[in-house]
Amino acid sequence: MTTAAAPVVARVPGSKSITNRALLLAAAASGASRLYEPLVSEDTIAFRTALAGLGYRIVSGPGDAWWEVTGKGHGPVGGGRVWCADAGTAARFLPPFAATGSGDFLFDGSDQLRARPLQPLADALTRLGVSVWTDPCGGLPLRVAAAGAWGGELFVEGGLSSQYLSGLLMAAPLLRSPLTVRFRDLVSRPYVDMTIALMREFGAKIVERPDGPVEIAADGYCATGLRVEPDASAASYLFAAAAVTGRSVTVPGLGTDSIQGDVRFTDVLARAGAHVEVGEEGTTVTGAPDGRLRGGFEVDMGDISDTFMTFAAIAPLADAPVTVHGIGHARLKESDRIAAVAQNLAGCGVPTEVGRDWITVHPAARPHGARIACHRDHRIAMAFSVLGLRVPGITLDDPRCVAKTFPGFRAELGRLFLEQPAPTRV
Ligand SMILES: O=C(O)C1=C[C@@H](OP(=O)(O)O)[C@@H](O)[C@H](O)C1
Ligand SMILES: C=C(OP(=O)(O)O)C(=O)O
Repeated sequence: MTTAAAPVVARVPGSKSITNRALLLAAAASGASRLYEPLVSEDTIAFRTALAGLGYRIVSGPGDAWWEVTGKGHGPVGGGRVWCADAGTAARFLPPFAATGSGDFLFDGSDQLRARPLQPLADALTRLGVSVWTDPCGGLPLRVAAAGAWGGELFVEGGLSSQYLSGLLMAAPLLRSPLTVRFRDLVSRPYVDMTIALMREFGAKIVERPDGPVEIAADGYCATGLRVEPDASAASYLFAAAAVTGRSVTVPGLGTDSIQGDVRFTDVLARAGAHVEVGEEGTTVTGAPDGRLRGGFEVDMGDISDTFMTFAAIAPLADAPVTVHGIGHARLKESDRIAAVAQNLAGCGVPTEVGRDWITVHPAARPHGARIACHRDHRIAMAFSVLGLRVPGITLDDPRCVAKTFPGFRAELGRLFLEQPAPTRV
């Protein structure tokens, strides 16, 4: 194994969460907005295609260097069918947006997305006076009969996902009167902070009360230009790879000003013994010599649960057990992520213990290769590919599922850490 030399510079694609929020906010604003360096992946193409189907004009610059959205200053008109594919953000952000327009909208998505809960969003829309029907299981398909909605006071349940609250907040400036939102048990809080930060970029007037409620004026949005940051969740795999190989990786554009909570994944790597430098221009992670990892601690990753698998997958390489908690909502994503991590670690000969919202990973003297069951979950595929840098014989049953958020993942991991492409062949 090589020791740390000059940092290599990683090419991390744009943030999914910023791209999809910015697409919606740009459609809701009056006039043309440009998004520079958007993420081009299955989730953002799904979101863009859905908005185009709702009547918003979106064009691409050369090589997708930018996307330009011509907003209408109001929600969609005329109804229609909206395909959300696998994208949770589409299923949770677009129905509240449609509710501010007019017409009958039917949202649907893949079987994987149909299995994910939507009831708290449907309940909140109903409380706003919107006519909503969900599948009896509480998910997609979901129908919204929109006729322009009024604001007022709204309570949102936040324990299963923060995306319901983000979707409702982004719709609020298009309501006919101001909205005050209260919420409780909110998971993934940094994503709501990102929502509010981006709404402000598009001119929304928002007051956050110290005791919790958020007040949003019904004053619409202004078009703007926005550079999309590199995706912090995608960067977690390359930072983890640096940690387990003793190398040094820099991600430019992901620095102290980032609006993504998942940048805090590097705090977890620092506790495990990696050296982390966060500056204005970017973040560099340098692994300890020989990729040694320190264990023997517990960490709450409830705010940054998309990165818990990145850490859990490399945790068997640590010198003592680690416990990750606060991650019950990660059972409701592309897969039951706690179960998927435990299953695949067991396949590699690594003992784990799991509870409703936690996992303990024990050190393994000699983890062995295995065929990883990805469950069509991009993050399971990427997390175990990092373990594959240290454990020979790790293969994936579905390497293509990374296209949901990081189509070039395998090439980038291979470029930075291997002479050959990463060990993700079937
Ligand atoms: O708002 C967002 O962009 C996201 C919120 C998080 O979901 P939850 O709020 O369901 O945890 C995260 O897991 C997802 O990848 C993106
Ligand atoms: C949970 C995820 O995606 P989403 O909820 O946006 O489908 C993810 O990207 O890890």
